[in-house]
Amino acid sequence: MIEVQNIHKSFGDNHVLRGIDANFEPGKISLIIGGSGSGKSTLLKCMVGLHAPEQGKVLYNGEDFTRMDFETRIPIRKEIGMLFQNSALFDSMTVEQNIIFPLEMFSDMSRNEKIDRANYCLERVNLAGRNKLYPAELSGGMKKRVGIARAISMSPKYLFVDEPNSGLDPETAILIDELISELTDEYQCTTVVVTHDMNSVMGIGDYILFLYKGQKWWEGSNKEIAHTDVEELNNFVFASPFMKAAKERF
Ligand SMILES: Nc1ncnc2c1ncn2[C@@H]1O[C@H](COP(=O)(O)OP(=O)(O)OP(=O)(O)O)[C@@H](O)[C@H]1O
Repeated sequence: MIEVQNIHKSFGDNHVLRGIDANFEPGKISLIIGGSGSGKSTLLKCMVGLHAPEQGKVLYNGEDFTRMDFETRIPIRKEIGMLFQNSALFDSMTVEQNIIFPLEMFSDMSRNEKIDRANYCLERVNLAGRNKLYPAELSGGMKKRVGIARAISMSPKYLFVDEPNSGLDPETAILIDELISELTDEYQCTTVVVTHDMNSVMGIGDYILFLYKGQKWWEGSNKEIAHTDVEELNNFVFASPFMKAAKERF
């Protein structure tokens, strides 16, 4: 369980997050949605410690991560898997080396155990046998899947994913969503996804946090979102004629 309490974050005069409160539960997929520049990635980065909020707390199972120093954070960091927006693979490393990287940093596994784990993770993302390829040899969807394989290499308790579907065709985007869903079930991890993808919102959003003007404007499930009368949320989620028509059918 991750609790975010009264998070404020500014960049100079730009007060991006203005007191965000939210709870992210284990075994569920939580989505952070909102317009471009609304602060979604900033919130995610505050949660994983890449940004320091000026005010507020991020609690991991009740422990205040924001107040911890580098050393004290290590046990929690080991439990965090993260897929960055552009997959952020190391170009000079093979697929296998990319996946093993967190294990080299944080585990005391033997060489063979690491390779076994990399093979298992590659199977999970349907890329068995692609160990020796380099990122430049992969499609966008394959890169995302290698990024996910790396994110799960340490069997995470917390999985953070920034824009998993960006740049993917609709079919591959759905496969990635299904994979995130399966992994959340398998590891019973607290999964937090930043997304613009309305298919994901309707398909996998157990909990949805809508940011607007730096605030939590709405929260609820994908079942509830179709019936909300919050104008800003409706304008955002059901902006396209297709989504508007789909809403009528819910
Ligand atoms: N490192 C930074 N330095 C200065 N300003 C930043 C930094 N990171 C983000 N911002 C600003 O914070 C605001 C929110 O950015 P953020 O990336 O969190 O938005 P977002 O909702 O994820 O947007 P998008 O959907 O376009 O990715 C923007 O105005 C952005 O310019």
